[in-house]
Amino acid sequence: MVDRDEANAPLIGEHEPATVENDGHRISQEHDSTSPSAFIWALTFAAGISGLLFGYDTGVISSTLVSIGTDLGHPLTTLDKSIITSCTSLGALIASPITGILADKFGRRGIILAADVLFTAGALGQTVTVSVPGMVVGRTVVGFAIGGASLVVPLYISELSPSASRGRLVTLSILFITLGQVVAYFVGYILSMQSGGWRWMVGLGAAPAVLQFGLMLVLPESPRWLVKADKTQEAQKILRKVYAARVDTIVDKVLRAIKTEIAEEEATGDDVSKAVSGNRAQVWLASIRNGSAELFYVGMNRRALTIACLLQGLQQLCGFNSLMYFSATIFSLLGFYSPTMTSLSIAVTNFTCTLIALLITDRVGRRRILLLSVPVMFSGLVTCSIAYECLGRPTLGAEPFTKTMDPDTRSPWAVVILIAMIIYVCGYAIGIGNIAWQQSELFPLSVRSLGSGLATATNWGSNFVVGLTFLPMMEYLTPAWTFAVYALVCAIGWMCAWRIYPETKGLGLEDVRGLLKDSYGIQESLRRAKIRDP
Ligand SMILES: O[C@H]1[C@H](O)[C@@H](O)[C@H](O)[C@@H](O)[C@H]1O
Repeated sequence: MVDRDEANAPLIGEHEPATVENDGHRISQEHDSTSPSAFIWALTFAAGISGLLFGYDTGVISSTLVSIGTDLGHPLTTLDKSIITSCTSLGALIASPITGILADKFGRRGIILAADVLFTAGALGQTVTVSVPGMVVGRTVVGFAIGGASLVVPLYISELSPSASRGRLVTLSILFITLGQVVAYFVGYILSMQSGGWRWMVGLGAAPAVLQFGLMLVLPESPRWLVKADKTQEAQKILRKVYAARVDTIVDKVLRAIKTEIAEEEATGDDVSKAVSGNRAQVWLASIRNGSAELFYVGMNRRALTIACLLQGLQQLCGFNSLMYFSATIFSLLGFYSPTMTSLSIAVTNFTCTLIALLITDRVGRRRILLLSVPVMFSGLVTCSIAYECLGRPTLGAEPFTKTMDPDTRSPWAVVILIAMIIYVCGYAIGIGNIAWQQSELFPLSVRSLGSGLATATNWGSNFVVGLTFLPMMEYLTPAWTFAVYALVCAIGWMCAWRIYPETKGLGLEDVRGLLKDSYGIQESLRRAKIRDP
């Protein structure tokens, strides 16, 4: 237990922190400007390998599907292709909320290690399979790994990062995803020319997983999780490495802030181990029940969950991954000579703009970037929709969408569509593509992994829906209306984000909870952002 005087003392800050009134609640204003140490960079890179695997395994499927041929016993039917593609998202959807619970029990690092084992097993399983069901099992196992890693890696990084660079470091892990997708497109392009090359494509995913497993064995657990598990001394040692520069001032204050948060949670009566008698399993189950109740019935947690799910839903329902999975198909229908090379431009734009996001997220602020970038996506999608309409219904509407255009008579509107898609991808990658993954900063420690787990499940659920509905929408609703629907999603998402997403840039993890205590805290967050960056 932390004593009350200590709990009320000023918290983290290089300087004495300013405190601001928010409807009667004193909120500590953590403005920790420590830049990341070499240790935290190394750790982010090691953890980021999961992102590389996430990107590689989701990106490689498009080339794999076109190169399998009859190697799985018969030519793949459309149903085979849909199941092979979507079982990964389904696996991730199932794994993410479960991982949210397990990450509290076994720690963040344990989950990353377990995901590596699954990444390796899934990759090897796909490499040796000779049947469609075998492929589906392999891809589902990879899906479990992706679901677990996509939840726990941003959580792990954000719990270890100094607050001033937290956004940048989480974005770095997203950069790894987009890099994985670029690598997958390249590898796919090269290996699809070899017979049986697809086995190498899917098998290669095992190598980074083995490397990361080795690295994670020597890297530490999240200090916030350690404090909660009563391992304060270990947490202190890790924080010393994270804040290499000013050990005494900052480490003690960070530790105090974490303890304060845990103490406040205990004071509000959520310490179930005291309330429930019985064996460890019963206590654990009770703590999950209690955690869920706390997530849904405590106002600030419910608000955090609403924001996180909104951002994750918007990230996927805006249709971005339909380009990731099917851009080669789209560009071949539009009559481009080299559809795979053309679709590489989508992956490279995504990567490059995520790199820009890395440089600006902590400086400009998540809310501001999001509100500026969604209109860019909207304009790209509307242009795409209009261009498809101008391309002429006889080609894509009245006739089935599956009719390929002749490259020699390709319409100039096809180029307009490509440019509009690139504009859309720029807006996506700078904003919602990575901002949604900053989700864990919204939740207090007691519900952080559970809340992040549900938000991540929203991501994968929406991803699954988009993957499954894109081609039928293109065919039955027409391409123009399909892109118009995604534009509508962006417009609705923008309005919701404007109303409920506060600016969290530079705030300590323990401070965001104060912001959401009685409302979505938009005005308060903007006021505090102004104080930090006048
Ligand atoms: O943040 C990532 C990234 O933007 C990827 O490119 C995309 O495929 C994923 O779905 C998303 O979660």
